[in-house]
Amino acid sequence: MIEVESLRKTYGDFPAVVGSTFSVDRGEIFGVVGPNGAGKTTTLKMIAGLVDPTSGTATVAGFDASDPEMRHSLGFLPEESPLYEDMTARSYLDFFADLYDVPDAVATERIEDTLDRLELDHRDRRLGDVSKGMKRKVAIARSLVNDPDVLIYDEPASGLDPLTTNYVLDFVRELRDAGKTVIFSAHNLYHVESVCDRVAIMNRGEIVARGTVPEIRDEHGTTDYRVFTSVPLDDSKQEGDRYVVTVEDMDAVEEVRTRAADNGGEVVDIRTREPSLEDIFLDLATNADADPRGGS
Ligand SMILES: Nc1ncnc2c1ncn2[C@@H]1O[C@H](COP(=O)(O)OP(=O)(O)OP(=O)(O)O)[C@@H](O)[C@H]1O
Repeated sequence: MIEVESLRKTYGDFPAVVGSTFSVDRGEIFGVVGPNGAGKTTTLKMIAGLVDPTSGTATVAGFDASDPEMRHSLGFLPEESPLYEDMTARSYLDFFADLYDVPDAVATERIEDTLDRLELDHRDRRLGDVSKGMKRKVAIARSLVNDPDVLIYDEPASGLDPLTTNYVLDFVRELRDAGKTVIFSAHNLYHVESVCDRVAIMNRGEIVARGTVPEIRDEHGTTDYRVFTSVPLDDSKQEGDRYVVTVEDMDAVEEVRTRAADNGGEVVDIRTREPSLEDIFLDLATNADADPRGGS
């Protein structure tokens, strides 16, 4: 549904995105994560046809990102989505439905239905007077007025309280279950891990890992072993009446066993701990090769 091939964007001499390649299947939620300045927004805007790539291609539902026809298949939610503060949610969404040539009767039903699903109250209150969470919901509703197959959401839950964040993430899942294809960017790796079918991790303009979370874990993660001992060791932490040392391989487990015995104790339990996406991300970001863009 989305095909991205060697996509690259250079601002002056500065390569903001250095050759991304990935595809997103129909009915999939694909997450793009990475630290500030990694190139997430630039990538999403190139797919949405809002930024021209320096080289490479992006296609959405078979249309090149630069093809005006593509906009019928696409709903884009920008990271910052200033709304017309004097309009109400209803009039604002009617206005956008008009821009997309949605027939009035269809628009009214679609807008009411979307606002119901988003549990948006105060539909006739000035947008300038509603909460940040409500504004975000209205912006999400705007992305759906043309009933697109593909949704590109830049930081959909940015700046929202935990309750509204969960609401928005659940809504993204509902969209996927209704057959939409969703690509979204986020800083919060837990959100991405809990919602996305597949993920691309970006760092300094390039994709450094890509796949399902278990695939990324297999390729880039290391399993930790938490070794519990009956006696304290130099590097152990107390947990209840036991002590724990975290190590990365079986040789190190044996070494802890020897040290415990030398101190008159023993190993009483060993547990494995799978790395979270956040652990892997921090590892990749910390151990990244020199910045391909030549700076920080
Ligand atoms: N119009 C522009 N002109 C010059 N540089 C730009 C422009 N847009 C983005 N950049 C630079 O390109 C890099 C990538 O920016 P981008 O906004 O894509 O990152 P991001 O991963 O979305 O970051 P954030 O998480 O902070 O939103 C940054 O260093 C940014 O300063």
